[in-house]
Amino acid sequence: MSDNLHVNLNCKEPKLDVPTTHSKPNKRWRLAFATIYCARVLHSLLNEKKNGSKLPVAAPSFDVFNVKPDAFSRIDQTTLTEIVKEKNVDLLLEFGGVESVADALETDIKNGISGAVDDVALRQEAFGSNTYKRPPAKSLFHFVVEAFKDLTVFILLFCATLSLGFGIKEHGLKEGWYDGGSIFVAVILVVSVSAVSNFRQNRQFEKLSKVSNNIKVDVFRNGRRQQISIFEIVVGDVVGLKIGDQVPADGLFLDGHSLQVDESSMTGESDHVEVNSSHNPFLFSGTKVADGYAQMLVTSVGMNTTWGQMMSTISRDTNEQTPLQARLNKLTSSIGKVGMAVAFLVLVVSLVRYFTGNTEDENGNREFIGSNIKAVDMVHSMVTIIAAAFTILAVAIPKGLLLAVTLILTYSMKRMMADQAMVRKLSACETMGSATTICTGKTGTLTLNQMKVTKIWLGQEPIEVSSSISTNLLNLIQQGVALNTTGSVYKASSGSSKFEFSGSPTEKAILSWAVLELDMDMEILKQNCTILHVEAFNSEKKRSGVSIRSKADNTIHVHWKGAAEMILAMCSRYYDASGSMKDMDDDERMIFEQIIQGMAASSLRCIAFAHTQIPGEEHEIGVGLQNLKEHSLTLIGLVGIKDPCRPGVRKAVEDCQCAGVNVKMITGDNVFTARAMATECGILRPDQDMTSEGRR
Ligand SMILES: Nc1ncnc2c1ncn2[C@@H]1O[C@H](COP(=O)(O)OP(=O)(O)OP(=O)(O)O)[C@@H](O)[C@H]1O
Ligand SMILES: [Ca+2]
Repeated sequence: MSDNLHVNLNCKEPKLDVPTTHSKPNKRWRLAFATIYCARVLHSLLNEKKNGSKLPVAAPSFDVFNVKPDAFSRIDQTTLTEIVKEKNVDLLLEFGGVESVADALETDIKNGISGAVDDVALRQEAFGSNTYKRPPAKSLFHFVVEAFKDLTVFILLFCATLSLGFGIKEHGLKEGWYDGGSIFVAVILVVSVSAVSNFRQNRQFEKLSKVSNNIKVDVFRNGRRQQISIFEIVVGDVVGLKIGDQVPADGLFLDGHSLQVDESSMTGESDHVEVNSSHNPFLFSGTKVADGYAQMLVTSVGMNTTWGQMMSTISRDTNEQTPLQARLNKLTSSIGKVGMAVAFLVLVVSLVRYFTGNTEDENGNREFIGSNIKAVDMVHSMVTIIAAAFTILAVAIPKGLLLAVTLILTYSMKRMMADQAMVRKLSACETMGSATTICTGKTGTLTLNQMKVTKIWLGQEPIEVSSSISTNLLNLIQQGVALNTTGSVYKASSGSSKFEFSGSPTEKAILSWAVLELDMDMEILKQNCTILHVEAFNSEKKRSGVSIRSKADNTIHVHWKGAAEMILAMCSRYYDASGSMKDMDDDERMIFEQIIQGMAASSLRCIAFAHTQIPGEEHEIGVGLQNLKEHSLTLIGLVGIKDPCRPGVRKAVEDCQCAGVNVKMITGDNVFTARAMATECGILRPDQDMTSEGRR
């Protein structure tokens, strides 16, 4: 606390920088200020009395206080960490539960933190920011040392030294340095090129991992659901989690349904852990949401999380070799070994020839003449022989080959980066080069990911104007859309009628259709019902369901929404266009199937809504609480969602096919939608049949 208090003794100006609001901490500051001020006045009085002067009259001297309100005084990081990291339920209860923690962090459970700049800054100051300390980046010097640590470089250096020495000895300084010097130059060239290219590759990698780690996270700030960078998350934030998301920080479960978390990255356990408010409300950064959805309250960020501590100790080595480099290295060392053998053989043969007197000097005289030979001549001959052997060795090692490959790969990586293709590893370029098949997702990759409801069928009639929908159907659709969703709608309170939709593309499309065309008010619908049980969407079941209790008449309803063929199979009745319920016989089921196929064939994603009301007595025995009724439902209607093909996809697919690369599309969508889309993108020719393993 004392850090926040700056007493300026010299300032005579009557100025008080104490906040004037009367919140609890501020009151305390005012009290502290008054006490200190009184003490100082008394003290000065005492002093002046001692000095024999009169009592001071008017204009007392004020001191400047730069007092910050003491935020988050009710909880500190240690307590938060203790609760979450240790999974300490008792401590949490002692504190008063998740709500009390949120309260102490000045977070509104529904609307999140205010998100104002100073609020965020205050939180960052108090609890840190969500960034991890990384091991320091390696310097160029490190890579130079690494490059020198190569056996071939050592041998070359050795050869160069010997060659230089012998050369100078034999031919004098002026001409004798050529051989050795050129090997030195080659070594320096090799070392500097590989050090610089490794260094740059490493730096590139650091930069890229910064980009790819910067994932977007859904948070609620000031009641608005928005996407912010994971690094901007602060303690107190309310984060929205859905299936497939990575938990961005440590925290507590606030609200949600059937949340299952994959903690294998932390614990190694492959089983999914259920997270709920009663038994296990703890969420850890780095884990993944395997099922369900939830809102979490962030309690620790960055280095205060377990994940942060783990990350700071791991350094990734980027110097691994590509498969080609590894094979070339092997080849180089084999060649080197052969070179060494040959050099050794040459050395032995030359020595034998020399000592047996079979060699002659430039003048045709025998070089070795027994014990009469001059020592200088003999050393000279030895030097020539050894130098020849080392020259063979130096020449035999194909250092340039590796260098050339590294250079080519680095160059191709740079070119791919220029095309906005992220290359984390050199080996990826090589692997990409040998790819024969590309498997691509549909939504967002081949399509624009701008889904829009373009077709509506109620009963067996297409609906053109949504105003013609009968009231009871309209109510059911609105209920089904608003309550059975993981997306959300935000309307800016300040007059402008612009809505913001968030959630998965499919959810966004349905929500914006319901809000903009059916005048749905999500808030009111949510207030009128209590959600009893939720079955979250997953790609396997292709549907999501919810059971609700209407507050008006206490009736229980189950709503389902999902892939049309899945939902149709669960229905035994349907509402016709006028809103009256009818039984669905086999013929009518066929008609519905044809409607779905027809929509799919025009590359629409087909979503169906179904509903049933649970009679009171059934609900008494627990139907709709643990699992939702999933048969004998009534079909409400079908919507077709259009997601246009990305421009340029056809050309890209064509280019791939010309290069001999097979393109396959992977999607969870209806077979007919998939077929229509694939044909539109040029993956499938109109006359071509889909392979059976292509179906799911
Ligand atoms: N939020 C949702 N609620 C209900 N049903 C959905 C939802 N999202 C998708 N579906 C249905 O489930 C099916 C599978 O969706 P999913 O998102 O798993 O497909 P995918 O494998 O990701 O394929 P794609 O790449 O085309 O999106 C969709 O065809 C759609 O009919
Ligand atoms: Ca999808």
